[in-house]
Amino acid sequence: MKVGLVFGVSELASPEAFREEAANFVRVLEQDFDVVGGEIIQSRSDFRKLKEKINFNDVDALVLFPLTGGTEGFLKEFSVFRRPTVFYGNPFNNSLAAAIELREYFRDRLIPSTVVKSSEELKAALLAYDDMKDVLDRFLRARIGLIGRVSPWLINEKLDIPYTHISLKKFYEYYEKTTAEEGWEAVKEIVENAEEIKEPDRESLAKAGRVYVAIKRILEDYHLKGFTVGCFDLIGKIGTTPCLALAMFNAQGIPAACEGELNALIGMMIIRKFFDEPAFMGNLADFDENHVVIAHCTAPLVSKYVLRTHFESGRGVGVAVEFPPGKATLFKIRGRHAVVAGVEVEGNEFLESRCRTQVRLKLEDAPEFVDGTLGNHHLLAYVDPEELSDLLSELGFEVMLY
Ligand SMILES: C[C@H](O)[C@@H](O)[C@@H](O)C(=O)CO
Repeated sequence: MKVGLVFGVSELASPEAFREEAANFVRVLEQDFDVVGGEIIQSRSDFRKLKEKINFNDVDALVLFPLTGGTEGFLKEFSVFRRPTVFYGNPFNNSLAAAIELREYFRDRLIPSTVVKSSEELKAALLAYDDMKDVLDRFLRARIGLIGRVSPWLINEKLDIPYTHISLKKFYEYYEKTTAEEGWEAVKEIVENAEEIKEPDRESLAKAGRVYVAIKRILEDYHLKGFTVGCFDLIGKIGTTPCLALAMFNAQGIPAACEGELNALIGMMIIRKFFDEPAFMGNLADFDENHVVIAHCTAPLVSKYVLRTHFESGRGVGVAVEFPPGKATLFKIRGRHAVVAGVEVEGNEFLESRCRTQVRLKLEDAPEFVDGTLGNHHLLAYVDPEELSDLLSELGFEVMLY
């Protein structure tokens, strides 16, 4: 197992005073692991120099040892590598205190991390990360993108994780290069297989297809494995929505979230990567004693569907998908917190005053769930709630299982 090791010493202290301790630590770690690094750093500029010298992207885990307090500001920079991280702390010179502060920073960025204070605990923590290597890599190394901006009503959307940003201007450049024929070709089969096409005409369907083609090219050019798009901003400019494109991508295995939401995208990525299933991202539209209804204008095309307009704007192409009955999981991720509930898909509703796909779920004590959940958008997937909750815990989320 390849381990990247770095020591931090405050600029107020002399690194010389710690050289011997650091060298001994390296020697002990080298007995069990292939160690790279081992340097003492004291500032952000030291971090930048070290980054040029050592590729921490290819280590299996990081060990960061703040030998003193006052080291958080530059050791936190190692979060950029998104490697499982063990913080070693001892009870002297505010070492442990700094380690605990650093762990919080990493966990907020969804990086599995832990604090240890003995070499036995360190070895055990590293071996545990090694055991989970495949699982963790699948989660930590995914390249995701945000097209446009996070929708302004997502007032709780704070998620400090790396993503590639594609401006709307860039998106429009791609869109302008597509043609109506290409757009139509892209959606032709989807149109043919629809139960009904309610409002959209051929021109509108071709336009929705052009959005699909433009995004597909963006995904290829930027090597993205999933994305979210600030969809409402498109309406004024090109008179359509990406609802149909997102429905198609999700059905094809590419996690695609709307409204620029990264939290939902992370959840969709997890469901796709670990269960090979799509997830439906919906608004909590209603609830009663034992039910909730979630609704949105895009949904993975998992079964029968009707093509409609997007509800709020009356433009573009939205989808009303009939979700098949069965056991499923309703969940929400917000930062490092997650709520998970086992539900039963009972059927669909068809109110005209709501987003087009409306799924009615049986959920025991629904008011309690609604009271305790973390905001509006939820994800629905046909997976086992306990399995999902165990996986989320393994990935470092704090899970509330209903
Ligand atoms: C509740 C939000 O403000 C919603 O309007 C949003 O999530 C949408 O679904 C918009 O289609």
